[in-house]
Amino acid sequence: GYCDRMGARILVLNGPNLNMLGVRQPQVYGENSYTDVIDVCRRAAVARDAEVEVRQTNDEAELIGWIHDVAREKKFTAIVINPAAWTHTSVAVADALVIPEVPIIEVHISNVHAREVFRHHSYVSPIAAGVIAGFGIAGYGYAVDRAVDLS
Ligand SMILES: O=C(O)[C@]1(O)C=C(c2cccc(Sc3ccccc3)c2)[C@@H](O)[C@H](O)C1
Repeated sequence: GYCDRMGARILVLNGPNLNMLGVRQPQVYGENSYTDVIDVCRRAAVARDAEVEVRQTNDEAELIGWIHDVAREKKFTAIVINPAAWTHTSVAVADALVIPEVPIIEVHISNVHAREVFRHHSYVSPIAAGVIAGFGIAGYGYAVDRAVDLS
């Protein structure tokens, strides 16, 4: 098995409307709630003896502020992000995510490539180490696990 990566601290960031997970469009995003997302992330971190912090915001400025803090403080060794709608709209979020020595892993609950055309482009993917999409909230667990390896 993988050794514990010394001091892996993963920040998981979630964009707009993800707090509403499970409440609407369960056919697309599944029945899981946002608290289930937190649970998946925590379990994955425990399995790798890593630390994880999970946040969600509907305010783009707040998200960018959190990302700046990572760049400034180097408190986290990797970022897992589900930018939700900002995936497809925000150059600002993608620009902020370019942080030396902090790998970015992009996660989508749904398979964005099997959905509306506007969801097929991501501003984040070009600056991400990798992208996980279409595996429901399990994708967060895969992402946290890989984030530890990249830490
Ligand atoms: O599949 C995803 O995880 C995704 O990142 C997530 C999204 C997402 C996230 C949360 C909610 C919604 S739609 C919605 C809005 C309000 C209430 C319930 C669902 C879409 C989409 O904007 C993205 O295109 C795809």
